[in-house]
Amino acid sequence: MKQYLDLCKRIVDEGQWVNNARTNKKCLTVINADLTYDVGNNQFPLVTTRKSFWKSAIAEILGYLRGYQNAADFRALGTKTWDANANDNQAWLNNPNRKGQDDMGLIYGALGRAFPKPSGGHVDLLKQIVEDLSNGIDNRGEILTFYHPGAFDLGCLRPCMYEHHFSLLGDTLYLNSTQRSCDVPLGLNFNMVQVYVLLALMAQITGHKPGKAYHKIVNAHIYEDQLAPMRDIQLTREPFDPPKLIINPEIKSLKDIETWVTLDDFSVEGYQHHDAIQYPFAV
Ligand SMILES: Nc1nc(=O)c2c([nH]1)NC[C@@H]1CN(c3ccc(C(=O)N[C@@H](CCC(=O)O)C(=O)O)cc3)CN21
Ligand SMILES: O=c1ccn([C@H]2C[C@H](O)[C@@H](COP(=O)(O)O)O2)c(=O)[nH]1
Repeated sequence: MKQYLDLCKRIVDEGQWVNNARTNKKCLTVINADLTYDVGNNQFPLVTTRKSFWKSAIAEILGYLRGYQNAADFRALGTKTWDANANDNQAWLNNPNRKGQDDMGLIYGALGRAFPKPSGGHVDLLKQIVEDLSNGIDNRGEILTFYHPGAFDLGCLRPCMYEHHFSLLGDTLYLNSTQRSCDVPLGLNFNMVQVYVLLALMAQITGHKPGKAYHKIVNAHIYEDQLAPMRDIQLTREPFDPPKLIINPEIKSLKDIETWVTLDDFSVEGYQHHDAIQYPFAV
């Protein structure tokens, strides 16, 4: 939580204004931030200086792992967070590759679970990584990437957290996640939870202990209409002690994640938080 608040403060104190053409909004921006989550010791990085809708964040990462590419599938899992990008962005609505209501196109897991090969066909990157790690193999390239410049015009948004690199040291699993662009008041609130849950789940289904997750952010920003609530409300609040995340131990395989896991398989213990803040969302 302290790392999150430090980054928010740094943006407010040292950020530079940058015009963003896609959203037509200005963003107060810093370059580079490195956050670390101690998954092995259950230091769940949930924001306490406002109410965090952590279930929504977990629904997003489950949808990515399943390769979903439709906002209706994300809603069925328990989050409406992709509705606006799928249905309200004019550039995407005008894109001839959009297949209709709720289509998000070729993004995140839709790419990572079926990454096109130059020679034809696809690779399921996640399945390969799970197989390797389950067999104790780290080939120094256990990389789940969602980044394909040739597919940018086929999806509603380029992936923000675009790469997750897993590493084994003995029986401990580590994760390095990279994010190119970060909406700190809204997106990061979710992304911290997602990096944490991704390592915890992957360790659980491949039979390893979770170690640390390292989260690299390149462009970290606060949109102009989010600045006042961040500076004048959220940053004036004292954080509470972090809660604990509990994951159903019956989740044992990638197939389990693909077939029966729901948000009921996750719970948070001891979550004390300040009141919700509704931050504006830039589509
Ligand atoms: N501008 C922008 N920021 C983002 O963080 C973002 C995007 N776009 N587009 C793609 C996804 C969608 N994400 C979202 C979208 C909405 C919320 C949101 O409205 N959160 C509210 C309520 C969530 C709920 O009730 O489930 C919040 O208070 O956190 C969060 C992340 C993260 N990503
Ligand atoms: O997981 C996510 C997904 C998206 N974001 C934010 C970061 C930016 O504010 C927008 C994406 O806009 P681009 O113009 O494509 O950079 O969404 C996030 O923080 N986390």
